[in-house]
Amino acid sequence: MKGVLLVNLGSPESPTPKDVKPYLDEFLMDKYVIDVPFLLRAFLVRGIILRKRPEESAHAYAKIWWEEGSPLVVLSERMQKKVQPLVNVPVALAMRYGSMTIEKGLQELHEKGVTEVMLFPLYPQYAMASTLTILVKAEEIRKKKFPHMTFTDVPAFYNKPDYIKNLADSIQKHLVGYDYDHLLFSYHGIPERHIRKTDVTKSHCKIDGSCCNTPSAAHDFCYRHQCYETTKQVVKLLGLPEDKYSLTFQSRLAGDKWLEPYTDIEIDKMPAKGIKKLAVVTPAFVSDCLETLEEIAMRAKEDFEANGGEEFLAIPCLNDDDEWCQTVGNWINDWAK
Ligand SMILES: C=CC1=C(C)c2cc3[nH]c(cc4nc(cc5[nH]c(cc1n2)c(C)c5CCC(=O)O)C(CCC(=O)O)=C4C)c(C)c3C=C
Ligand SMILES: [Fe+2]
Ligand SMILES: [Fe+2]
Repeated sequence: MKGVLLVNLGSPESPTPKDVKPYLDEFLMDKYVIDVPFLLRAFLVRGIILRKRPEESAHAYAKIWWEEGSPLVVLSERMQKKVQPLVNVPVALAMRYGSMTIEKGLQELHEKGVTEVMLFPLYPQYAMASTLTILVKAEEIRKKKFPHMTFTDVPAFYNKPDYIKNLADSIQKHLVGYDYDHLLFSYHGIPERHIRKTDVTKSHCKIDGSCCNTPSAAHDFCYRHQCYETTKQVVKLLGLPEDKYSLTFQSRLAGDKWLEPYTDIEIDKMPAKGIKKLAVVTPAFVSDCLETLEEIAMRAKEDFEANGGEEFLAIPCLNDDDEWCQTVGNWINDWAK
């Protein structure tokens, strides 16, 4: 019997330092996130980052937390609940970090008699720190606990026409009546090193002005290419001229060189360039989360206004948008038939 496991990132149990600390420890000690040898990773994460960050992150989480829980988790659950009636196979939801583990998700499917699993990372663009870590973790658990199961991995859907249409339609819907000067596509950043590591050709990704536009087998696993491609296809559907939009990367951690340009720096410069009414969309995330609700909708908005910006619109993620849930349902039905 077939079944689906949707997997998102996960959140702490509550917006308190006590719960944020173990969550960040699990997240940042993942070798696909901080990809350095174990001892150095433990020193960086436990010796440096986790000294202050749990307090700061808990404060940020507290600002966006809902009565039902973490927005990311609640919105992912709403999506799963909307998709389930659209398909004839069981659909479970798990998180890569935190208490809603991949193991529990597979167990739930196993108890329903599922042996063939569609493993569905909820990330439009492929990255080692998001997609790959889910696939590796799920495979580890499968081998140990559910060796009779088989997996079909859902590839990054950054350029799938129905996803692009859902995203473009959602952006358009949220822009109705908003006479914006500029639309910013802000994607979660990653260290440049991650792009080179996942370059299957080991020679293509130069992280320059041309590599991501030059056809290559590397692009199936190039986060940067996939962010540019999602943007390119969405702006084509929206009919936006070149000077009306741009692409940046947000949420960097100190230390490494991350993908540029940086969202916060570019937003600060916009009002001086005449951009007074800004809309920001965050297509690396399927569900709204800390990085969209706090970093963009609160902090980036404040910074934009402090630098002379007048109006700021944070466009919600696809979340449990009806058309998007139908698209996911269609992909599942195509696979399950
Ligand atoms: C697009 C998917 C994501 C990639 C790629 C990614 C890479 C990445 N993230 C960090 C560090 C942090 N990210 C944090 C939050 C966070 N990250 C994603 C998604 C991707 N991360 C999401 C959806 C969220 C929000 C989770 C939520 O509960 O709402 C955080 C925690 C918050 C904070 O303290 O700022 C950290 C830390 C790294 C280092 C990385 C790639 C190397
Ligand atoms: Fe992140
Ligand atoms: Fe590239």
